[in-house]
Amino acid sequence: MILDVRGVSRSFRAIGRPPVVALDDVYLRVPEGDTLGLVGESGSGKSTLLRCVMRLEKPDEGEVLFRGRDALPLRGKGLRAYRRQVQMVFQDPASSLSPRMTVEQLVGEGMLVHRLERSAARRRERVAELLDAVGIPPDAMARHPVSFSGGQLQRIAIARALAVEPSLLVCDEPVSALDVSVQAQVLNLLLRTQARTGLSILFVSHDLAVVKYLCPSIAVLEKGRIVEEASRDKLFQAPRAAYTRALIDAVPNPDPVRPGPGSRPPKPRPGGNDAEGNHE
Ligand SMILES: Nc1ncnc2c1ncn2[C@@H]1O[C@H](COP(=O)(O)OP(=O)(O)OP(=O)(O)O)[C@@H](O)[C@H]1O
Repeated sequence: MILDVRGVSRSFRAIGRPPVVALDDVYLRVPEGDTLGLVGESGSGKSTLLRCVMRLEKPDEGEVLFRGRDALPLRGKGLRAYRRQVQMVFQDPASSLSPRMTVEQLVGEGMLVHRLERSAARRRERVAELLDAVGIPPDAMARHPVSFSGGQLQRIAIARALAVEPSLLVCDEPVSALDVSVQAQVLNLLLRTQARTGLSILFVSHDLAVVKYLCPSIAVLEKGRIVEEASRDKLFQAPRAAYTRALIDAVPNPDPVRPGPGSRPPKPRPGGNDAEGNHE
């Protein structure tokens, strides 16, 4: 297991108010090279869980094991190594990428911070390779985020995360802010990257259609508790929890993003590539 969340609980307390239990004894496992989807409605605790995994929030109880070692007590060098190994992609790329930096700086920053590539020329080469891998032309390097579409920015954010060669990518609603026509392109990029690099992915979304497309295993979070965890096929064919059934019933039909488990990714629309500058 690359990630093994064990018994994580987190409550928020404010004076004069009853405590809010955001996470209640949560167990989750992401196998090496695999993808786990985590779904739940707004307020179910998804972001709190990711914040605990990313070490941005301290659970009241529980462990977050990364390759068998608890990441919560890590300090200094160990924490820096963890922060390189586990990268996050956020919902809104426009606010997660500094508008003042060029694409070259944004994608190359992690290599500098983690001292992976000291030569400026080699760093530039790597940035060009990473941009190529996510379908962004190399002449984008000198440009700033403002000159890109949402889908292109999310590709740049993914290139930035991949630049430090992480083992686990934690995705927090990475396509929710994108047009439906662009969502599949970003999801296909994640699938391709995983096939190429063996990356493990924890993918959080409130959108079951998106999770169904990407994730062979899915866990369902309701009010801070995991109410069901199953393979994609099992979850959609025979959901056990009433909450899962309600989420499935809420998925619009026909699904604009995903034809269904095991099916091929959607083909690009004729003439639809240029707007996002990709080659799917
Ligand atoms: N810093 C905080 N202080 C107080 N309550 C919080 C805090 N962070 C989260 N909560 C509460 O914890 C619960 C879970 O919130 P969380 O943001 O993790 O859910 P979510 O599933 O990610 O929702 P969304 O999709 O809307 O972001 C909610 O009731 C939220 O109001």
